[in-house]
Amino acid sequence: AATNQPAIRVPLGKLPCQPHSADGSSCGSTVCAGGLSVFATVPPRSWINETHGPTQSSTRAEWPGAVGREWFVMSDNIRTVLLLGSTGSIGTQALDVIAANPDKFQVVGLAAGGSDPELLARQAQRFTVANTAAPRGAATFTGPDAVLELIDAVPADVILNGITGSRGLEPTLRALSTGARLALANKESLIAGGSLVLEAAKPGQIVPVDSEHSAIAQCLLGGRAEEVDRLVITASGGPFRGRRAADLEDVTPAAAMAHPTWQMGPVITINSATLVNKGLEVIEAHLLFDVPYDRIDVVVHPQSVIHSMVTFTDGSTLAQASPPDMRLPISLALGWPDRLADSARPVRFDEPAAWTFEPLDQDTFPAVRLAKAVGETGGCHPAIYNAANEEAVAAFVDGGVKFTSIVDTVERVLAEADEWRAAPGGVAEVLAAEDWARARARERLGRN
Ligand SMILES: NC(=O)C1=CN([C@@H]2O[C@H](COP(=O)(O)OP(=O)(O)OC[C@H]3O[C@@H](n4cnc5c(N)ncnc54)[C@H](OP(=O)(O)O)[C@@H]3O)[C@@H](O)[C@H]2O)C=CC1
Ligand SMILES: CC(=O)[C@@H](O)[C@H](O)COP(=O)(O)O
Ligand SMILES: [Mn+2]
Repeated sequence: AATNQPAIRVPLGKLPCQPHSADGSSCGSTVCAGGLSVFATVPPRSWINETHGPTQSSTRAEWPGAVGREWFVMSDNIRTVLLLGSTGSIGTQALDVIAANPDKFQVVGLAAGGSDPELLARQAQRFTVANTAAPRGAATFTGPDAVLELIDAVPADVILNGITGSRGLEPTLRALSTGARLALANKESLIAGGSLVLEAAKPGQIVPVDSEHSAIAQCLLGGRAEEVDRLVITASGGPFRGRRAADLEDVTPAAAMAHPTWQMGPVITINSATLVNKGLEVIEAHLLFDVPYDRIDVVVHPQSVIHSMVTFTDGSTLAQASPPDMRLPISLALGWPDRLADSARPVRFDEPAAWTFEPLDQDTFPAVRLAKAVGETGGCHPAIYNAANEEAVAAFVDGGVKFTSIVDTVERVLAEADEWRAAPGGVAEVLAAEDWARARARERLGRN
């Protein structure tokens, strides 16, 4: 009978029967969770009420946690999803996608930072998720390693990393080590980890969620790798498009948060205003698609409908277009390589519309030029670019630091970072470079 206990969900065929009786024998079932085996009919799901074990009688006693709980058996064509950053902009939109596709996805774990434990609990209840993680606040796994413990404890087909900031690096590496597909929104982990992340990933294991990289991945299906001439990354230009450097001295955090086309979390929104987001995306594109920096362009496209393009060697350019809505790249990353019907509203061609393109004003917004130089240098410089920026953004949002100081600070910290040019030998080295960059940035920002 149903109780107020969360349901237990078993991906059919994903849990091999383990020896679980006193004599070490196993029940031989196709689906077994340590002594409680389940027979199910598919497709696609059925509530089950039959349990058995080696003795056909004592199973419930062997695993008291199962008593009185509903069992939900999933067919093989349902993907299990571990969602990191579930309470944020990407996380909540991913849950929208999953809610609209209950026959395709099952959430098996949720992780958040702990600033809204009620929301995390509501999400767990709504999606009947038994395992949650948060560094602080109520969750199944808590403390500084909560997210890593969740990844270790709960197997999943897809892990979506929607955590913000380079604190997502260790979860990215741990997710890759499980063999799950990594749907990567947390671009900072790829930029900070660089070669470490690429070496940890099997071919095709990382599927981009970032709209531009999702667009590029889609366009790349139109030709062979050796036929790619240039990647063209579009930028909205942010809320200060068209302004000169002198006009940016006194802009407020509220003005920087007013993104013209996307509703996103605070850090990426400020990064869009400084164009640091585009700088990070150039490095992300280089790492994901192995195209040299001198063949990656940025063009300002204020409507955010063309999400990026690929120009091929024959002179053909393929573009991916859709109204700005992250549910499209999220659904593609979760379902990759399949498209999920009705993920988002398509572009309508019976309405008047203009798609425009203009060059980036690199003097007013030097963040992309700086990112390309940082990417060419490699080593820990991309991690330093990102970490110094995270500190400067926090200082700007807190008040007392000018908008223009954000990229100035990143540039100055990098100018002192010669000792960090070598490729990192391991995560500890990346974290040390980040600590160094954060300390130098805080000093420069008067935050020590
Ligand atoms: N939003 C968007 O449209 C896009 C976002 N991205 C990228 O996706 C990532 C997420 O962005 P966005 O959703 O906007 O950010 P948000 O700030 O909206 O959400 C961040 C999420 O991460 C969680 N989080 C923070 N710290 C931790 C931690 N230590 N452990 C576990 N979870 C944590 C937050 O929980 P809590 O609030 O409790 O701290 C929250 O759930 C970023 O890397 C961003 O660059 C990329 C493209 C588009
Ligand atoms: C939705 C998404 O992918 C963001 O990274 C977005 O691209 C930000 O907009 P900007 O083009 O202004 O940076
Ligand atoms: Mn993007």
